[in-house]
Amino acid sequence: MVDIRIALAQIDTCVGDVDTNSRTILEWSRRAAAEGAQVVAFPEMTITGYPIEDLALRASFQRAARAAVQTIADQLVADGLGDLTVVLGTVGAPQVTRTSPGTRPTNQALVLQGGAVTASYDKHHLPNYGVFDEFRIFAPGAEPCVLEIQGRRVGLVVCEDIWQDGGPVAELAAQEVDLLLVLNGSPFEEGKGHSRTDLAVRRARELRAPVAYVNMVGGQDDLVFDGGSFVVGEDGSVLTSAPQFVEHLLVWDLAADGEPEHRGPIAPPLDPDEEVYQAIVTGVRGYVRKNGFRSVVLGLSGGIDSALVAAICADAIGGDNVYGVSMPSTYSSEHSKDDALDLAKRIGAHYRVQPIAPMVDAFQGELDLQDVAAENLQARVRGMILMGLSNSEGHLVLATGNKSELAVGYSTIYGDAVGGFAPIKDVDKSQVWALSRWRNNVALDAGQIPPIPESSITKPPSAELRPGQVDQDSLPPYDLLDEVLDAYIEHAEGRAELLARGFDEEVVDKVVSLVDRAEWKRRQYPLGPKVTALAFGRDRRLPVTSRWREPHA
Ligand SMILES: Nc1ncnc2c1ncn2[C@@H]1O[C@H](COP(=O)(O)OP(=O)(O)OC[C@H]2O[C@@H]([n+]3cccc(C(=O)O)c3)[C@H](O)[C@@H]2O)[C@@H](O)[C@H]1O
Ligand SMILES: Nc1ncnc2c1ncn2[C@@H]1O[C@H](COP(=O)(O)OP(=O)(O)OP(=O)(O)O)[C@@H](O)[C@H]1O
Ligand SMILES: NC(=O)CC[C@H](N)C(=O)O
Repeated sequence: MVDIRIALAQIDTCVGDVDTNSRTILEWSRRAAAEGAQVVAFPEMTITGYPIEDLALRASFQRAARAAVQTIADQLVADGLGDLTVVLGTVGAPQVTRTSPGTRPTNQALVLQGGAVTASYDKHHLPNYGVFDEFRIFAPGAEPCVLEIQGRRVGLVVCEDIWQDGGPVAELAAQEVDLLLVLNGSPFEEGKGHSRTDLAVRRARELRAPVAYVNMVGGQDDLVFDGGSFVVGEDGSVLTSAPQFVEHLLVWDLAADGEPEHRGPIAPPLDPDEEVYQAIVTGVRGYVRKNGFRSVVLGLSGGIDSALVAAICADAIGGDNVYGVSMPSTYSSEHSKDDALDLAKRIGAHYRVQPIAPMVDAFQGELDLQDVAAENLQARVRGMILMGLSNSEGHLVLATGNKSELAVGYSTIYGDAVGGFAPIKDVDKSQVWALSRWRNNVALDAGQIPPIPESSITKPPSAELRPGQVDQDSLPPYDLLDEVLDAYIEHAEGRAELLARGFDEEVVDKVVSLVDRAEWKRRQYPLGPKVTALAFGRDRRLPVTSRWREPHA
């Protein structure tokens, strides 16, 4: 028996773009063959993109995916790749079962060999927690799948199947496989790479065989897929791994029976700040490109949030595609305007100044708004300007709110909350500073000019909606606020537990009340990349109309 060369194709697909995804599969199959691979494996739902949500239920979509399978199989043979085993993911046929009246298809892995489908596997475990809703759209599979490739037995499963004990992996353990191949659509969250490898190690030990894990890469709405494909050996060590956030072909040889396992290159792990930063860059790039935009526009206030968003965008799509607008009011400080211009120069962004006072005055001449209403008017005039520029020049408008602000509703709805995408909505204010410092340090280490002006990092945060206003007039200091938010939101602790931790009662009551009252505002906030274990949106679903309040003991 000889080695079998396996290529894990960590590619970026686009939901619904069956034709382009099919071409990408063919292109990477050719690459794999050129590397001498006998098997190439693609991520979960490669033909359709992932996650497809209710597109799965459309008969026309199911037909298009089915037709693509045969087109790919035929083209592989036409290209002289009939001997290559291609393993990919797609949407399977609708199932008529007791719980499924025939509209729910399966989440399927297919094996193409010699111009035909020679095996198929339907995902057993359908994740239905966090961001996932797969029970709604898929019917579960029931049969395990073992491929015979050059006399070796390769078990095939899909993503969630390895996250659950029992099921197909347990069945395969009784069937003596030589390798487990796992096709994945595993969204990024900070530190998740370790959970994936730990899990794969457990499965490798159960099966007494290596596990090859191929994950997708790229942005899809609020999800970021980081790739990071890998192979772990029977002994639990990582044998080879791919870098995160880039397309990559990871080539590895399954050793002949009884021979020691082969090792390949290991991608160096990313620093935790770098991992989150790159995830957001990937999310922004994916959203911009896949939705047909070439450029973005945002208000540059001289503050840290808009500066970090602009720096991320310059890294994602190039500074020349970033349009910054300074929109000073009568309350804007000189340093805000200077810092905004400085930032734009550092990242090579387009920059213009559009004072808002004449427009605010025109409104006030008619309405004479007072207090918060007058403050919010300024943010709304800015929102109107950005949407106007988007309509006339075609840029995607970015909202710059961070997770701490979203949590407590500290933004003006239809004002600074306008936009199509919100890059840092899952990054709390403490991490906004950390990511900014990390990005500047990377530039300094490389002998480059740091993108973010130092004063934007060090100045006290201010909305500048009235003279001398700072965020801390209305909110606890951000380090304290972020701790309380983490306990109340991420860890779902109640009022009593927050007080038991030693937080001040007044702070707890204020924060809890602000968070509870802002659900409606969060529901209307633009999409943005999930980078934490619990992002607002699909991870945390609460009623908007709710009279539940944390009990006072
Ligand atoms: N449950 C509910 N369902 C639907 N709508 C609801 C609602 N509750 C209130 N509303 C509506 O919301 C309105 C109040 O919300 P909104 O107009 O946003 O205004 P509001 O939340 O009262 O004020 C905005 C706050 O954000 C601060 N801010 C603004 C801009 C930027 C920044 C920053 O630092 O980044 C901070 C500002 O200083 C102020 O404290 C109400 O007038 C009502 O129309
Ligand atoms: N003078 C301004 N010129 C341009 N845009 C502004 C201006 N003021 C506010 N904005 C926009 O509104 C967003 C909310 O800004 P604001 O200054 O009120 O709060 P912030 O949370 O401190 O944000 P930042 O740190 O970016 O200043 C900003 O990020 C920016 O996009
Ligand atoms: N696509 C899936 O089945 C993903 C679910 C899995 N728990 C993950 O996040 O990796």
